[in-house]
Amino acid sequence: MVITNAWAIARDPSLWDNPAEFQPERFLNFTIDFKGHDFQLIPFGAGRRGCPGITFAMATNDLLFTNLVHKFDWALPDGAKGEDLDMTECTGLTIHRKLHLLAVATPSSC
Ligand code: HEM
Repeated sequence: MVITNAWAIARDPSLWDNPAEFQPERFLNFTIDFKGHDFQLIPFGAGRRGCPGITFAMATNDLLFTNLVHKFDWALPDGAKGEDLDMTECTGLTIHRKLHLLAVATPSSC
């Protein structure tokens, strides 16, 4: 079995500026194809065994996340700041946070 190390690709400084920094704006006016044609960003894999659910996933992701951001104000519990988050990772088939992310959603007034 061959497993592509997408984690390492996503943190490769020869491909990304400041790869460890959360900069969602880096994806504005973005020309890289994330559907498996440009190997520097492959959230859905690539090639023959790439994710067949990509179209469905992108449509539902847009609906879900735009609604969550539009309808709620988000904060960390007890006034914590982003820099207080423990971002320790756990290994496994995929890499995920060791500690669950707790977020407080307050319905927004608009
Ligand atoms: C944000 C949502 C999703 C992400 C990030 C995602 C990501 C992936 C990735 C990385 C793979 C492995 C590709 C590879 O080995 O090259 C995969 C495979 C697969 N995905 Fe998704 N996926 C998502 C949603 C979905 C949805 C909504 C469906 C079905 C409705 C789906 C069905 C599948 C199936 C059946 C495979 C196995 C394909 C195969 O082995 O031939 N995925 N997905």
